[in-house]
Amino acid sequence: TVVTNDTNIAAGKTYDYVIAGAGLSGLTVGSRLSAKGHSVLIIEAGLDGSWNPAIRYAEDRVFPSTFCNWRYPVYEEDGTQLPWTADAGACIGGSTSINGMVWYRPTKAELDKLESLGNPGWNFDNLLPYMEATERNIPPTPAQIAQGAGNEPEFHGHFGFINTSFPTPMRIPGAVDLYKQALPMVFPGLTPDGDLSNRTFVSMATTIYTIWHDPIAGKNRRSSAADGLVWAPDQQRQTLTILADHKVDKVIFDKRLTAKGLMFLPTISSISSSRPRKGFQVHARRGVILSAGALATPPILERSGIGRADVLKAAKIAKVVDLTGVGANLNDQPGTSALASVAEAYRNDTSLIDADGGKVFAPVIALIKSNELWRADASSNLDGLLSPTTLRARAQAIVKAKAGVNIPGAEAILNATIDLITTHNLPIAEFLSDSITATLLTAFWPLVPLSRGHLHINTSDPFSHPIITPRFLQDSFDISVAISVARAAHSVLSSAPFEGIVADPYLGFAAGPNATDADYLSWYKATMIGASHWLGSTAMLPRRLGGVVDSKLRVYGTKSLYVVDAGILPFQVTSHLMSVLYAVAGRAAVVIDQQN
Ligand SMILES: Cc1cc2nc3c(=O)[nH]c(=O)nc-3n(C[C@H](O)[C@H](O)[C@H](O)COP(=O)(O)OP(=O)(O)OC[C@H]3O[C@@H](n4cnc5c(N)ncnc54)[C@H](O)[C@@H]3O)c2cc1C
Repeated sequence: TVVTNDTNIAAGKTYDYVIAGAGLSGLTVGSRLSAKGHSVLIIEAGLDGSWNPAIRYAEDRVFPSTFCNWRYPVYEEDGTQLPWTADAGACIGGSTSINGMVWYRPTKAELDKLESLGNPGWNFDNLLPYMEATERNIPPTPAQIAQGAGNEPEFHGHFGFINTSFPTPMRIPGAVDLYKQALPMVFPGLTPDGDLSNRTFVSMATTIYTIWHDPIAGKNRRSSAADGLVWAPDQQRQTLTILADHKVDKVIFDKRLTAKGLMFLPTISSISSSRPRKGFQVHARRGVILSAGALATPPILERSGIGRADVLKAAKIAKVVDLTGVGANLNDQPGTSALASVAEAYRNDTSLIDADGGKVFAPVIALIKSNELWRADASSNLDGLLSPTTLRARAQAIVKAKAGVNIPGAEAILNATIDLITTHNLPIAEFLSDSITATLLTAFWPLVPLSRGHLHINTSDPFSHPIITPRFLQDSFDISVAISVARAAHSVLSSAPFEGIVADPYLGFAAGPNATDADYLSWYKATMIGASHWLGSTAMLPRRLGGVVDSKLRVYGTKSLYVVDAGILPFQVTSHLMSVLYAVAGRAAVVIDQQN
């Protein structure tokens, strides 16, 4: 595999496939297509970050990352900038170079839902072999098992390119024990301890990460897409070139709207003088694949003239395909965290408190179902989801805000999640338990939000950030989940197992134990940030429902142009994203190859 920053290696050349973005999806697709003998060029806007300890070692992670992070500004609908940024990886490996490394599998029901939305072939059984082929699970040692590591080998792959394991040493095992006692007290019925990839029986577990222990460094190495697919000696390819530090501007089409290549420019970091004006071209024989991520692929499409007509017009871009789904249906989970100060006597107890906390994040994860969150009130809360009238109202609100294309499309997408919650009892909240200096910290979020946002360019300048409007907590269901899970977080930190250990379970929460729902909501809105599981903005759906790509990953209205990244998932999944996305990209390579 050739990795270079040299423009001349690609300018004016022709490859079988050219790919925008060397993140999780671009590297997976590129590696697989080149393994088939195709010549592949991947253009990556960021640099090689593998030298940086903050990328290389889980212990040295910085959160939010100051390196290899686009830190896109995010906005309210009225244009006011929000106080947080949308994080997304900006180096080879993409977001897997800066992410939280949490690994577990999705449920069968949610992947099957992809197919029932009108995407033949995209179901759990077809994706499972790719999930297995991704992972090389390193089983826990007896010492790790004694400290709470659950491992069921049948729910893991063992010969793949991404290492998954428990950290060495295990983090805060004392706090993990307490959380595992306390969580089922607050969420009765929460399935105890085990391996979270066994989603039929387990919904609370010690977390497995995409890491492996490097005995020479004495640290846990991040197993990013770059580590697994670019630098690994057994994954080298004769026909794969990665051009780093160059930004893809737009797609080149011929008169019949067949994608013929990409226009790209050196990024600002690679040139000493002013911003480059001159773009370069690279040509593709078989296809062009956009894998810049849910926040960067829509801007490439829009700069190429594919998108909503009014957006293109405002950005002074000639329309090529009127495709209203581009940049709509944006989804992420709104997260925040509750803090509890730890009593003086326990502040130096390293089995409870990790002064470096938050780097190998969340040693316990619990996925909370509606009956566990709301107990006796669960069915009345869910009833509101089942009425066709409220479904229509939800869809209308999304379409009115231009976060959805049309009512049938918005209804179909919402219904997918609603059915997963009501019929399949999928979890609706995630609870991540951790500690930082002198403090127990639990982060949480509505796991499958119904609210939708959008992102669009407002200029043709490829170096300008898009306008990202997350529209978190717009739907009443998301608000109910957010308030309930925030309240429950304080209940966990106030529960019997923490008595005497916690000094103040309401640290930094002024409204305290008598907080009203309104107090919780305003606190949630003031403190929330995206969980960084952005998806949906180039949804794989039938075109009449607002889809951007079809089930063969072809961009509607064009030929030989594909999208493969988080943007194609129309609704949020309950397993963070990596396990799903590696599988989707693995299968995408086969689907694309079969067409050419
Ligand atoms: C902070 C953070 C924490 C996360 N934690 C977890 C977790 O614990 N577990 C989990 O499963 N998932 C997690 N995720 C999510 C997961 O990492 C992402 O969903 C996944 O990496 C997305 O893959 P992708 O291929 O869509 O995009 P990415 O992996 O982000 O790759 C996109 C690539 O395209 C490049 N690019 C962008 N624009 C251009 C352009 N114009 N030209 C050329 N290149 C371009 C980017 O620099 C990037 O390298 C997290 C993400 C973040 C950001």
